[in-house]
Amino acid sequence: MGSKNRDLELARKLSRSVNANPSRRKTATRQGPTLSKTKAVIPVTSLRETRSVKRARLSNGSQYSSTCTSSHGSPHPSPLEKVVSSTTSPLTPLSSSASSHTLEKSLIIKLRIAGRFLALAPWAIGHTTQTKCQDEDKSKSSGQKGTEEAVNTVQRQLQKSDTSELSSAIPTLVKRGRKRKASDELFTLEFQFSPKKLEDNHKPSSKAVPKSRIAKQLQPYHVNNQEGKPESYGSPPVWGDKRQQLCETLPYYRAYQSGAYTNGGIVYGFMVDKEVGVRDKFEEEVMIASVGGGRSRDIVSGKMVQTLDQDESRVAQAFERSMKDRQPVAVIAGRGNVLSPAKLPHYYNILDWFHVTNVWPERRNGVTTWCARLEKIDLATKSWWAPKDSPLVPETRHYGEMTSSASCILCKVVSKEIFNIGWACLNNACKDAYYHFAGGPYVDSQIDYNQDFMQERTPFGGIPSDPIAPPLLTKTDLETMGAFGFESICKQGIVCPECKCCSRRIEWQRWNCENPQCDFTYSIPHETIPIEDVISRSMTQPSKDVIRGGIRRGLRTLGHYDVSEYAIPGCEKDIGFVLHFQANGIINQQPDGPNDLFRQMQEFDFGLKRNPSRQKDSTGEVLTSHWAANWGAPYKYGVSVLSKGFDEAKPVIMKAVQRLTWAGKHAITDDIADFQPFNELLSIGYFEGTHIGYHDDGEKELGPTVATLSLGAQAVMRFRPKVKSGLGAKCTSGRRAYAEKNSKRNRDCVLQITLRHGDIVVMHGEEIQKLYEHAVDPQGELRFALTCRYVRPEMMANDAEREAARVKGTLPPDSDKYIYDGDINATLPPQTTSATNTIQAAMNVLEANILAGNISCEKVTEWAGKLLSSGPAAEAAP
Ligand SMILES: O=C(O)CCC(=O)C(=O)O
Ligand SMILES: [Fe+2]
Repeated sequence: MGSKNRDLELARKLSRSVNANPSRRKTATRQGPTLSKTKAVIPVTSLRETRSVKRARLSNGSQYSSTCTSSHGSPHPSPLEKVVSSTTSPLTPLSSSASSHTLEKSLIIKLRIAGRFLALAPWAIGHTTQTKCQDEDKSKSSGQKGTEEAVNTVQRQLQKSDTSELSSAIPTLVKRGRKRKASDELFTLEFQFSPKKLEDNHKPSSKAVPKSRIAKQLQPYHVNNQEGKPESYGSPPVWGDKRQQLCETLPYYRAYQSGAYTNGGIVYGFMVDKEVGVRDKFEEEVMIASVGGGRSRDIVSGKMVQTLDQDESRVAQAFERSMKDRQPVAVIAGRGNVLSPAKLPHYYNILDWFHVTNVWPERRNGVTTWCARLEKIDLATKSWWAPKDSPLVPETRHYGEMTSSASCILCKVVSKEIFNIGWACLNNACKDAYYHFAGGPYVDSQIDYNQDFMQERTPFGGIPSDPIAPPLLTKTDLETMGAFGFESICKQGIVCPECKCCSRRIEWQRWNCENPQCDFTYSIPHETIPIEDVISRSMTQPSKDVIRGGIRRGLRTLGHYDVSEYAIPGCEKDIGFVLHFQANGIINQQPDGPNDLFRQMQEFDFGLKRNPSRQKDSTGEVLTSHWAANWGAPYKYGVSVLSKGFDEAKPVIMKAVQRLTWAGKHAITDDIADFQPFNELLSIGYFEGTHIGYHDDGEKELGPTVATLSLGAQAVMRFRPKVKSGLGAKCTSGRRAYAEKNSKRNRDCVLQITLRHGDIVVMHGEEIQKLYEHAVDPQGELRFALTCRYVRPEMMANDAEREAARVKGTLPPDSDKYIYDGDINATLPPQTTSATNTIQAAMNVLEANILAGNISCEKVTEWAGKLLSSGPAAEAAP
């Protein structure tokens, strides 16, 4: 069949189901409940529509259409039909003939498109299916871009529709697929059209579109909707301009993505920002808001939209739990919120403690949306966010329950009459839920809340809330906890006592208020942690090495180190290696060895700082988890770090450079001529609970060798192939089986090693950085990683940068005194009496426990075996 005939056939089939079905609600007769306090309601026969979705596979064999039938049997067109039937040309706007239909439900529309996506939309189905790709090269690369184009086209065409339901419908791409069939590329796009409830078996996964892909298309988050509002009565007790400031500072708000912060199924904090629902309220003492769940990021607008019914919304359950448990909930308002009664002075403003008084489901835009009503706990103090000139005590406040209730005759559940147009059952499980009002038909957008419901005030019977501004951490707090100052609690932000700005700990040594207008600064001096304390605490974490994905391990000895060598495969051949130099007691104990270096790293202020890793200077700015400072030739390692010349560096830095230079040189024995002495060192500090996520060290200006010295807590280092590494199905080597599993979702690490105090890791080979990425997770209170690289001056942007790299990266002549030889001839220094005494005391405890029968001799033998076979003990043994 030619494509034209196929179109006609398609149009004929579809026209059969295009007959309008007048809105059922107009003809529905309903008898509403008689209202009184908790009176039974007599429901009328519910006009329940029966919906059936009939899938007809169309003659061209590639699309689905669906029809829905009301209880009286007339076919009811689905949005898909309306869309498909109204099109003869891909660029024709949607026909107005569809305007008399309400959009009864969302559907998943599957498009299967051969060749390019360009200018394709649902109404183009039939024109292009199964046609051979016109431009094969473009189609191959069209993937993501073509998909976006298709989504945009769908959205644009919907907007042109003069049918309000259709023009406001939101196409959400829920799935995309790509198949190669003979010489054709087949793309499958599944759209869900909101707003309407989906047939159960059509529910798309809530993981609709992977966030990582969406992120690139997001609109700027920072919007100010406060223009023209009156000034506020007071100012917030706590505020911040960046989400991370709040999340790192406020124990009751750790939600980077969602509006509600829940922990253990309870809500502790709730943010209202620019996403505002139809009936949401933001008053002086009462908030009503949709509480989330069932939403996904709309690929076109970048906004969060309600796409799924929230039947099982976990967030709603958490609000219910908070209500039952009388848990205070801190409410935060973003400047994007249009409903605030007065101007919000900062981007994020903490309002006050509230308590949840009601949680219920309602229909908003045809989708079940869980809502919560929150009331301010402290009614004695005027809310700071009230307009400056408003009365001191709100006139619209009544203590005690005022709203009428009635019980539903069907489900017997009592519901409050929360809406202005009458009573409706609010039990989500009841067949009669969702606005079966006495008054008959209703217009969703005209429903509002009952004034009684808004004005009632409920006594809060819970435990008094913590201070909304957490107090500063003090030296005494740390002493009480036995903390040294590197524990995760010390990484938390502070609320500036002067201006109330939430301020992250950006500097290693101190907190500086992040409000540019405030110069408050605060520090608690660190205690020096003895190395054996750090080691013993971090050793309690089990860690297991992993070697797979075609990686092979060899062993050798270099200097006094046992070295594991991991050959790293590319698609066809090895592309480099990772060498793990394992330190031991002899190495660590030497003068200027790792123990000394660890202590010296704690003694000075190296200017370590956290730097923005994403969205610098915006509300979405995210600082790295770790602190860093750069020495020698400047370079940008993903995040940009200022660099001080080696001539300004403390001796500990130069000692590390010399040690790593020895390791780098000896690592690439076959290639020694290629070794470029390092001219840069990046020092990274990790507090407890901080890490460095997956990244590569493959900036274009860097040489092929990267060497890192680990000091302090042990850490797990992981490598995994990158998504676009080519270590996928294309691989032809024997590693294919692994590679095929290396899908985006299932990207396991291929190499996992445990880095202990004093260990050195050398990565060699540019391709390793291109095809793999690595991450490091320290497992204790304090760790430093000192990493050397060679920055190629010739790759710098201009003469000034080249000169800076040369000058700053030159080792000062006096650093020769730290030249390292791998401790090749080193021996264990004499044992100190204090160490011997400590061990003797531990032995006495062990012996006592054996005698008391608390520990078996087998266990002790097992421990002794482990000790003797591990490096330090083996070396220490005479
Ligand atoms: O902490 C570590 O051991 C690794 C640091 C790292 O990967 C880097 O500096 O690029
Ligand atoms: Fe790295």
